[in-house]
Amino acid sequence: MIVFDQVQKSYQVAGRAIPALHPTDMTIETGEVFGIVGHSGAGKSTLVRLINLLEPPTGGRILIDDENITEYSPAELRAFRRKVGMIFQHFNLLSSKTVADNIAFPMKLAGIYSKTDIRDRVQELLARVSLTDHANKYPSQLSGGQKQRVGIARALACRPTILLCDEATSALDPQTTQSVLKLLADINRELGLTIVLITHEMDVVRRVCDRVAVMDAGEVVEMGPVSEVFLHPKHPTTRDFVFESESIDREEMQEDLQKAKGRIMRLTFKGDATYKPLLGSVARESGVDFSILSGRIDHIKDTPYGQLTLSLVGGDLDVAMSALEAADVHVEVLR
Ligand SMILES: Nc1ncnc2c1ncn2[C@@H]1O[C@H](COP(=O)(O)OP(=O)(O)OP(=O)(O)O)[C@@H](O)[C@H]1O
Repeated sequence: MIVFDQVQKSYQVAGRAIPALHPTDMTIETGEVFGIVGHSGAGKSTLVRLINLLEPPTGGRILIDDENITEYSPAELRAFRRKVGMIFQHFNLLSSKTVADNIAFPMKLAGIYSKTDIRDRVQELLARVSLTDHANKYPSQLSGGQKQRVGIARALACRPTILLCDEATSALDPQTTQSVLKLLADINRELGLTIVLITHEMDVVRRVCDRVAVMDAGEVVEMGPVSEVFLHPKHPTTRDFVFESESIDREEMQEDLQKAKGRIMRLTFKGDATYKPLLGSVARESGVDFSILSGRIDHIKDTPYGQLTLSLVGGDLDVAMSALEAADVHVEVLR
């Protein structure tokens, strides 16, 4: 478990302290995929670099599995860093080394593994990231997705318990992004590794994360399970991210809603409720007529969800709302 207790970070710029992370409390559970989403400059990289003390905090305590890592001696810190792998947006591979040597590099650097250990581990990792046939190639001979797979294998070399991903898919096309995210999800499930993933795309969070923190100007402004934050965003920054990921133009949506008659409601279906044929029976029971203004069905990690915006006219609205809520549908009155 990673615990931030009033952790803060300022950078010294020309003799002045510029705050990048305001005092923050946060807990990341062991084995979860935790997303950190925010615009450029929000403080995401700072926050994640505090977890492996690439940046020392200017205040507060960072506890990992109940140990205060800010009090570690240099030797303890070196051992700790082997337990934290990291992957980067631009892969950061060594261009003069082969794929196999890139993966072996952190193990050689640690100086505690035998040659046989390193060779066996590299073979195992090459298979894990489906690059066995590319072991002797150089990074320049690989696609972006393959380079990131090397980055992932290298990050796993010393069997870390935490994997930090700094915009790991931002340089990749959508299809490659999907395959890299699937690989990360498999690794999380099979190895029980804690993954902390920075991104500026809510869609990445929706696909793989269990919980998410939304950052804005050095502060965590919203935090919770992805289904909660994604389906019921509260802070304006979170709403912006969700609308952006769903390609919704807010002004256009407002115009559309103004043209609609009656009450306007947004229904959110989750899990089994997503596939129930509810609307017809609710309309019959309550006498309410409805028209669909917008709708989508998708997944949050492995859970299906649906969202429908409806205009409702006539009948008994209270009966309709009670019937929907009884069927586990979240009802939000927009007008
Ligand atoms: N080494 C540094 N020295 C001085 N200021 C820094 C340093 N690193 C980051 N900052 C500042 O701290 C703030 C947060 O930066 P950070 O890189 O953590 O944000 P971010 O959300 O990761 O942004 P991006 O997505 O662009 O990487 C920014 O205002 C940035 O200019």
